Amino acid sequence: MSAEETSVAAVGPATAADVHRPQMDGRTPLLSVRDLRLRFGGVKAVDGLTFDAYPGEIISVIGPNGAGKTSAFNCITGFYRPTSGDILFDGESIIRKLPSSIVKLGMGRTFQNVRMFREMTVVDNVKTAMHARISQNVFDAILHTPRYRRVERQCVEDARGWLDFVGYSLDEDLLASQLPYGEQRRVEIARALASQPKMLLLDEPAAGLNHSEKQDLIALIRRIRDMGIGVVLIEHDMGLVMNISERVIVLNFGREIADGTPDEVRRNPQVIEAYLGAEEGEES
Ligand SMILES: Nc1ncnc2c1ncn2[C@@H]1O[C@H](COP(=O)(O)OP(=O)(O)OP(=O)(O)O)[C@@H](O)[C@H]1O
Repeated sequence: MSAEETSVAAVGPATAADVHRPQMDGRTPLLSVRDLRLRFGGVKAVDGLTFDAYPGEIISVIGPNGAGKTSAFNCITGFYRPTSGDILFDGESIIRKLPSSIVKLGMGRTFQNVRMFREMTVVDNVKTAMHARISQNVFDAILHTPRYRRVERQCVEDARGWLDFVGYSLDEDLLASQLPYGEQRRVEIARALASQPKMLLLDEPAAGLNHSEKQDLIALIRRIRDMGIGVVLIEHDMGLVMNISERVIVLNFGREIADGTPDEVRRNPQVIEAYLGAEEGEES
């Protein structure tokens, strides 16, 4: 059964009673994932995921390969429709919304494999995220009216601002396909930020980066958090995860086996077993 064929059922109670759930002193969560389930035929890709995420908080979602991390992200960002459960963003259920509508509500994301318009310039790639919000009148666009030119100038200026913010230092008129991998990653984050998200989901942002690029990424994620944006990242680099996260959620076979501070998660016997099990499996 494909994801599109799955249906939305009633919201069930939270599962995994042994999972530690931090409270944020009465603050309202920006994202609430409630007993989220996603099946692909017989495979339970996501099996009862429940968590809240807050503005200005960095959460990492970790777990062995195939644990359901990307499937969960795809449900949250509207690419997959969950089999059951609910996802509230800014108080509104988003499980039936299209990815483009979810972006407009303020959820930005990047992908495991960088997705850019390869034959467009860097600055134009970033501008595409703004056009989702700014609707230019078609006659203004055809006639290149002063209004159209003013809005376009503003978009270019804003795009440059975001490129500066992420530390992009090459020519902004290069084609995306001409960029080294690390710069593509930066530009992808600039584009996600240009949609003015309240929350940013990053799928393996450190994959393929060298040591110094990872240090830059850590600083950048902190700057994004400091702007009040909630950050949720999927990451396999444990050094980066433990360094940067306020909370870590651990998935195994679609189930949430831990939710706590990096220290709590590091000492959790179920987490240790899940990772040791994965390593043993890889060796055999
Ligand atoms: N489109 C799909 N069709 C069928 N099964 C899928 C699909 N996408 C994921 N799965 C299955 O769902 C499970 C969870 O996969 P998912 O990619 O979400 O895991 P992950 O934790 O993101 O893994 P990784 O760390 O390797 O990216 C796996 O068993 C996977 O084979």
